[in-house]
Amino acid sequence: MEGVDYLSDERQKAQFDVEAMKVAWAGSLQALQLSNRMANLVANDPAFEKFTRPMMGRKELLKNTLRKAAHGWKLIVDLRLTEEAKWLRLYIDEPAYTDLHWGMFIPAIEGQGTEEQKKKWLPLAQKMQIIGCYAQTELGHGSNVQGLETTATFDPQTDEFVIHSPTLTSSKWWPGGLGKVSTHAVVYARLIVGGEFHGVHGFIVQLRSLDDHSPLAGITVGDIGLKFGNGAYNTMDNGVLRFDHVRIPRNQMLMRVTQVTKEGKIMQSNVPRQLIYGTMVYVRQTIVADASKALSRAVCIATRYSAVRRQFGSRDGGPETQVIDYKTQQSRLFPLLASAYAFRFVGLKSITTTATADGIEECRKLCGGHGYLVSSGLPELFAVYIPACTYEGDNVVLLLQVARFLVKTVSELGYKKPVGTTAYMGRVASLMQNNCAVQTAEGWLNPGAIVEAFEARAARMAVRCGRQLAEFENPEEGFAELSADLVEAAVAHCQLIVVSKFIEKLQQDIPGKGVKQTLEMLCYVYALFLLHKHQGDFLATGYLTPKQASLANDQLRTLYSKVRPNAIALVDSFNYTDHYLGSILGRYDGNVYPKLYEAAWKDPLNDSDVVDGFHEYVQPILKQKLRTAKL
Ligand SMILES: Cc1cc2nc3c(=O)[nH]c(=O)nc-3n(C[C@H](O)[C@H](O)[C@H](O)COP(=O)(O)OP(=O)(O)OC[C@H]3O[C@@H](n4cnc5c(N)ncnc54)[C@H](O)[C@@H]3O)c2cc1C
Repeated sequence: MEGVDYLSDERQKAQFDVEAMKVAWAGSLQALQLSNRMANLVANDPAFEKFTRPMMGRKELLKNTLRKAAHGWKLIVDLRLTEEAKWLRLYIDEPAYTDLHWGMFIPAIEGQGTEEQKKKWLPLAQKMQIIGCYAQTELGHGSNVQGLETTATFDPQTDEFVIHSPTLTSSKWWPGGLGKVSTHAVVYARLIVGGEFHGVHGFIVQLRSLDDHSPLAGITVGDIGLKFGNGAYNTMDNGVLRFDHVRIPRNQMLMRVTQVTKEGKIMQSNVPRQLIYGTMVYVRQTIVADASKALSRAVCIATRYSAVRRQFGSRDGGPETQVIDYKTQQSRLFPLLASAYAFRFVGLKSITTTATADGIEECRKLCGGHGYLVSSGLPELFAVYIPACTYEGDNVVLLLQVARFLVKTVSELGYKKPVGTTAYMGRVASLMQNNCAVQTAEGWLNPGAIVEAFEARAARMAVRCGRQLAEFENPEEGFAELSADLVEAAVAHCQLIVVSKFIEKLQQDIPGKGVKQTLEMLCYVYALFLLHKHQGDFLATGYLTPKQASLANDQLRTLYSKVRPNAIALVDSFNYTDHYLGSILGRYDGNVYPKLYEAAWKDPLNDSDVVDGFHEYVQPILKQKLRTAKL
């Protein structure tokens, strides 16, 4: 029945002010209002319909994406949207070339361009008179940026760079928006001046004609082909690109950090060199925000559906048990709900993206068979999200960088005071000596005890790696040999950061009845779930006794019971429209079964009762006259 809210009983159970939680989740009342306005604008515009996407062929799919992006841009211009434009693009919810144009091409110029370059290129890009992408990765190298092979050779005769792809493996491969749409790219290449290599730098290169969009001379460009899943990331034209001695003016090298003069001299400005990585950092921050968005969407779907779905447990012909009431369901779902909140307030690219990708898949399983239907919204969400573990830094490669920093910090402890995220290492002596003091399950509801447990685990794992490394004559060989343990130490450090930042966030004043208490409860769920999951680390480092680990698990069970009545209200607080969720299982009104039934009949296979191909391929089998009864 339309208009009935099948989840209203669940909504009555909430013990906190949902409207105030929406503000806490959005960050501010203004952010909530702006995002709400954009979400509804998209949801109510039929041009942004997305349910038919997984059934489209590639060409139709890409054309459809181009149409949506054009319609989105028209809205941005007509309604003079400024800050809200990013929300509009988010709620259109379709990976497109515009993500790279706004998310990487423009930030690369802003971060790495000189004032003059910014003055020339940014207005063109911001008015979309040119469309750009970010061309770093090649067929042969991604993580190892210093291994890129594309060359940019300075020619002082003409005051130009010659961009060239010397090998097959130097072909640019993966950049989003490159395949079919971009007119320009920031291309990363080896700078060669006077026959010498001077590092990898970014260059603005025009790829296609601004009149007829054909590739310019010397440029071979196309799409790299279908990717994982139906619809999903196939709305993006990830591309391949080769250069055959393409000439660009000298002033198209991004020169904020390193300059090449007319005479071929290399100059370094005193702008910090890290700037060159500024774009990556910016993008990683966005990716972390995306982790909480993607995980919260999956959790919203799985939580609402778990309240609708009933299996077993009927007594005297009464209703069966809601699957959300099973402890096993709670122990899988509620830590993900808590993680979505944790990642909203803090995050680190490597651990949040991995947890989110795994979490979306877990949500699919939590929805049983129906979770496997595309109309659950989960397969597409999973397919679109999982490459976040790879792009902008493979997670393992990033964790190895963290590990390198950790063992360096450990080796310098005697004479250098650690600061920032490793400040806790300054108390390494006490963290190595003192053990956990918790005596009861309630004793775990103590932020100090939790932070200290995570600090002790991280410090002890880093120190152990440091000691093992010291036994190797060649530190690099040692690092390679111990790299799997080093990654575990890095994960422990990153989890400590997320836990302690979440706790720090709760020191602030958070208005609204019960909002702060509810967030505290989620914070305990997040921390104690991690402690339970990784109890091997906590026990092996000797910080916890098995009894204390078991008390933490007892407390976790109690917390799940406290989360239960608030579960639906907690996912309502994400404030997602049904359009953005894109899931029949996650519908706000819980009206799942009639809508699933209706959707099945919309599948093109059901256009006719007798399927295409029946007469050619099935009927002859049915009508065959075999001589033998048995085969
Ligand atoms: C959907 C998608 C969109 C993308 N968009 C863009 C884009 O717009 N622009 C762009 O330039 N690029 C883009 N990329 C490319 C992306 O940035 C790279 O794929 C990514 O950086 C990983 O590099 P790789 O492919 O070389 O992986 P590899 O480094 O080859 O990884 C393969 C395996 O080797 C392991 N490994 C690598 N190095 C080490 C090491 N030192 N120690 C231990 N293990 C190691 C990794 O953990 C991984 O398991 C995109 C990729 C995808 C999937």
